[in-house]
Amino acid sequence: MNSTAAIADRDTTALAQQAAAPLKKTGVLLVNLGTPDGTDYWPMRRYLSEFLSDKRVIEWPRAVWLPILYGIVLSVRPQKSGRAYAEIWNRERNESPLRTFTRAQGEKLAVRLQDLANVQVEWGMRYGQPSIKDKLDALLAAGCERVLCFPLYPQYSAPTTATVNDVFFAHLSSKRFMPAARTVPSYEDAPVYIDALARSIEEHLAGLDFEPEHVIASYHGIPQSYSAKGDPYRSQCETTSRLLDARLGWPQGRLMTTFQSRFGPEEWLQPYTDKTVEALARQGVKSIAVFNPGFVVDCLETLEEIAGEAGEIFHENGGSNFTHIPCLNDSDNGMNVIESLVRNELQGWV
Ligand SMILES: C=CC1=C(C)c2cc3[nH]c(cc4nc(cc5[nH]c(cc1n2)c(C)c5CCC(=O)O)C(CCC(=O)O)=C4C)c(C)c3C=C
Ligand SMILES: [Fe+2]
Ligand SMILES: [Fe+2]
Repeated sequence: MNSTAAIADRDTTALAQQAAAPLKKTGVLLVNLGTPDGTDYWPMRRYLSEFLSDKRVIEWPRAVWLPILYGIVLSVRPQKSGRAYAEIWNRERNESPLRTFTRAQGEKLAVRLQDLANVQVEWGMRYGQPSIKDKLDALLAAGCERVLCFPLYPQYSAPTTATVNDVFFAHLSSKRFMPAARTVPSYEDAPVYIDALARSIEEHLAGLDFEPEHVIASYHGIPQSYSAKGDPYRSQCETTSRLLDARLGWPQGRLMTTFQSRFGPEEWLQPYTDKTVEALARQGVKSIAVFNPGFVVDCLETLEEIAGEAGEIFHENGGSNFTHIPCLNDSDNGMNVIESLVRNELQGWV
């Protein structure tokens, strides 16, 4: 046998062996931010205490922050946030919309991946239940030797993406038989995501009996100091808005970018959503739409803060028509994004 034929023969044998080997089981874990178990004081306090004691979320020195958190914030914030959650609570399931939508995404993804042998899908939360730890243990108990973790944030930031990955890898590091692990990166510029956003905006606007003069892309903010330290979040939000603007092909300035959900005394990314909505109404703008490209599902920050509060601000300051465009949630459009990104990251494993 000459050398070329020998190499071809060896390759064919390797491929045949690979095909004959049993396919390793692969787990996919979708992870969103988290949510309280109820709207009363104690469930709210438990959730906020876990969330706000995360060093990735509040970067202040512990000696300064923890006395403020336990002395002031956790004595007043649970009641205030509990009232806000009560306005949007899913009473049928007794849970927050964020959990309802994340569950639906997990269930629908499992159905969409049925053609892939030996893949199991789970969903979990960074704070509260179901925890990353429990869902990872479920995947390992089911025999997964490979796990893909998907932090459900289109734009990377340390207080969201990095803290999910921290907990994912920390739990893996406690295992003797550690599976192979991958994470889904940010996808602020993925064509499937930009296209899904554009379609959902176009469909929503087509169903209105008014034409918004401005459409605001409102992202969750982060403190400016986090950006200054190198967090790429702001520039990733700007990339999403720029690509979306190009895809929509609207006149310059119709699509605006703002940042919402300030917390604490620091300066956060600007322009602020509430101040922008107020200023537009005062300038005589009568009709606007707001959507939340950085949120994979509707939650407190989109339903209460935007659909509720921002709408009130607009009307109180002279605006007439306000509409909130829902997040992609578990719509076909939204599931196309999740499925496409997961299939891409599973290459070579399934
Ligand atoms: C310093 C505090 C916070 C940072 C930084 C922060 C970043 C950040 N958050 C999200 C997404 C969500 N945040 C949600 C709620 C929420 N966020 C903060 C504070 C910070 N977020 C608080 C205190 C709360 C709780 C609600 C309240 O008490 O007002 C949620 C909603 C959860 C739900 O159950 O509905 C989401 C989602 C992103 C994307 C982000 C940085 C980019
Ligand atoms: Fe937040
Ligand atoms: Fe908020």
